[in-house]
Amino acid sequence: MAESSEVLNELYKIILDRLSSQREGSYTVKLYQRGKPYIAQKVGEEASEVIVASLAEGKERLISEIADLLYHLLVLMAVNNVKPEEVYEELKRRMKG
Ligand SMILES: N=c1c2ncn([C@@H]3O[C@H](COP(=O)(O)OP(=O)(O)OP(=O)(O)O)[C@@H](O)[C@H]3O)c2ncn1[C@@H]1O[C@H](COP(=O)(O)O)[C@@H](O)[C@H]1O
Repeated sequence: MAESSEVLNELYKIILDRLSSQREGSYTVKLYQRGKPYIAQKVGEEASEVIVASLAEGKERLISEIADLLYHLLVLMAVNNVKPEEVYEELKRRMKG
């Protein structure tokens, strides 16, 4: 099992693996088959669910919605060939000590 700090990288690798193997029954593959506009729409929906949970639902629900959003965001990154390291680099570049 990945260290906490490595979870997003690990999940991204699993997503890439699902996309290259086209594994049957994979939700990631189902998203991919529906196309980029659908994946982008899902990210929007999941972000809305995070907003609602943060304002009107408990912490447990909020954590679950954030996890859904992060997963869909990683799928969106994968289909657009954006690697987590590239996002980390951008965040580091902006980071003020
Ligand atoms: N982390 C996730 C993850 N988070 C959320 N989801 C799925 O995202 C969907 C969100 O629910 P929604 O109600 O919005 O969508 P839905 O009604 O199920 O489906 P839609 O038809 O609306 O797209 C659920 O089906 C969840 O199972 C995820 N599906 C997969 N993963 C991980 O991704 C990896 C690859 O999974 P597979 O591609 O399924 O093998 C594995 O490590 C999984 O654990």
